[in-house]
Amino acid sequence: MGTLSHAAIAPRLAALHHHRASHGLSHPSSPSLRLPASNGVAKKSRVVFAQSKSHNQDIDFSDPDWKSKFQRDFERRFNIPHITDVFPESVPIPSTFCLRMRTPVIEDFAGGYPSDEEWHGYINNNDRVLLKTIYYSSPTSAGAECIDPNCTWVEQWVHRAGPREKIYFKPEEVKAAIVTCGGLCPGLNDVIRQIVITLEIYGVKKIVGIPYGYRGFSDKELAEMPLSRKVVQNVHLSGGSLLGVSRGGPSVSEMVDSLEERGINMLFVLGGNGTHAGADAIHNECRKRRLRVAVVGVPKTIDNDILLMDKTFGFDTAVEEAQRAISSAYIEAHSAYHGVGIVKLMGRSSGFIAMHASLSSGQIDICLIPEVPFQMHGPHGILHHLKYLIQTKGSAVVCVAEGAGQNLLQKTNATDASGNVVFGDIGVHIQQETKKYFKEAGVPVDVKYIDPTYMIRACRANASDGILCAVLGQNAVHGAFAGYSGITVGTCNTHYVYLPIPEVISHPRLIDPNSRMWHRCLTSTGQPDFV
Ligand SMILES: Nc1ncnc2c1ncn2[C@@H]1O[C@H](COP(=O)(O)OP(=O)(O)O)[C@@H](O)[C@H]1O
Ligand SMILES: O=P(O)(O)OC[C@H]1O[C@](O)(COP(=O)(O)O)[C@@H](O)[C@@H]1O
Ligand SMILES: [Mg+2]
Repeated sequence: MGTLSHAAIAPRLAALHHHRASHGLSHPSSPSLRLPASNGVAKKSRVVFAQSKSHNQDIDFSDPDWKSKFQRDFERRFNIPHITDVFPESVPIPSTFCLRMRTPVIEDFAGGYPSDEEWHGYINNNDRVLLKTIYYSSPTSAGAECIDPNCTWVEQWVHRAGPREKIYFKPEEVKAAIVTCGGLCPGLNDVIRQIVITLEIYGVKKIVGIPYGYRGFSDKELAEMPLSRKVVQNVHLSGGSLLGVSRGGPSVSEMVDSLEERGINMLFVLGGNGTHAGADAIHNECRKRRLRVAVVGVPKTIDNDILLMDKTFGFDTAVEEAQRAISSAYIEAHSAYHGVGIVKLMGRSSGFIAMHASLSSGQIDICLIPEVPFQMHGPHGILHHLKYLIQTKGSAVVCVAEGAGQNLLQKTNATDASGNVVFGDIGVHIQQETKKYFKEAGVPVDVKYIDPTYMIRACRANASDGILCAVLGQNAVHGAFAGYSGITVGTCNTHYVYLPIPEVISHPRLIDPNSRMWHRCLTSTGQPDFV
């Protein structure tokens, strides 16, 4: 297990393109997979720089200038759109965000803005964060992400997030709106809370929540929810979203009509891949209509499948909460005569929750993720290995990501309101096949299946996610006031950054089966190759 064959990549790419098609994402790109070095690394690299294969394919590495050309192209791609791109005449004002605050005066801005003292807590617009920090000396290093066949070191800088000295919106002219879309994720309320608190510190008075995701823009029955520090003070103490969530919804132009009607000029969009595609479309439509609106995303995906980021909020909590399900499955399996426990965890395209939860628990014998194909039957199949585990250990526990092994199931041909493909239940399939197999083999087994999906998703954020949400929420507001739009916030190598939306949603982030983390998971479970 380590290198990746073409045969192994093909079904994953197919699944990925299927996923992409269902989201209507326009630019098919490669997942974070790496082809083996032996696979012809001669002229143009077949070794794939994790997130940018499509960009590397056009590079002529015999050109002595390729590196600086790549870096120029990278800088262009990661440039973050700014209000002045469309409104060059915009004049910034000194920031009203001040950490050395005074007790607010009763009359709004009576004595001018509160922050005219010298304060050095600001970020400089030219500050940058290094996106990749490992120097791989060879493309054969585990998890190597190379641009060229020699794995040349190329610095890739992205924009640092944080408050700027100059801002492009006067707080008293701002009407800010927050919307939460897609499925639930621990931490949504934490992010909403921090956005509201930070907006108020800038001096914004008009803050509203759009109810039930994008649907709230068009459904006349749904009134916008006024938000203030008082309203959001304790919302992070419970899971879910104060504003509600939904899938599907109105067209982009309807949403921008609604923004215009409501006078919203700052929009904070909390959601995953689909939501961000919507946010970027809203940003572009606003530009087309010459509306002075800042659209800023905060990536929300429990699956942790957004490109370029260390992790997304809610993921840690999900991994932690999954321990309860895994532990129950283990206890059931361990206490039964020939017990088999199966736990299905979330992960539509990528198995991050399953991999991390398995590694963390130390109780999993078989971890199955969408990125790594497997067979149920045959001498290398799951069932054969389960028999071996029952014979040698007396029990076994399987952790499977919901998107794993979909090729083994009949297609549902159904999609949800957002166009996401509805998957068959791989957990039920493994349960049924296990029962059948052992019955035919004349070996008694006691199979228990646990699907904790919604219990995990509905949790409140744990402490580490609480911090992540706070930083992301605050940075989203700093980004909007700094005049950026069409951006999202994230964490890269523990630093906080602004990224242009298209770069993070070109495809879902996947586990590289040649990464050290997957290898560590395999070391921990001790599972063999199932192909
Ligand atoms: N390609 C797209 N362009 C515009 N809006 C989209 C796109 N894909 C999804 N959406 C909208 O984004 C919202 C959330 O999408 P969904 O896929 O359900 O969740 P997530 O954002 O978590 O991926 C839905 O309201 C959906 O209509
Ligand atoms: O039942 P629902 O609400 O459609 O949600 C199921 C999906 O939600 C997720 O947890 C996360 O999906 P989103 O990021 O699109 O919200 C997936 O893992 C899962 O497929
Ligand atoms: Mg999605």
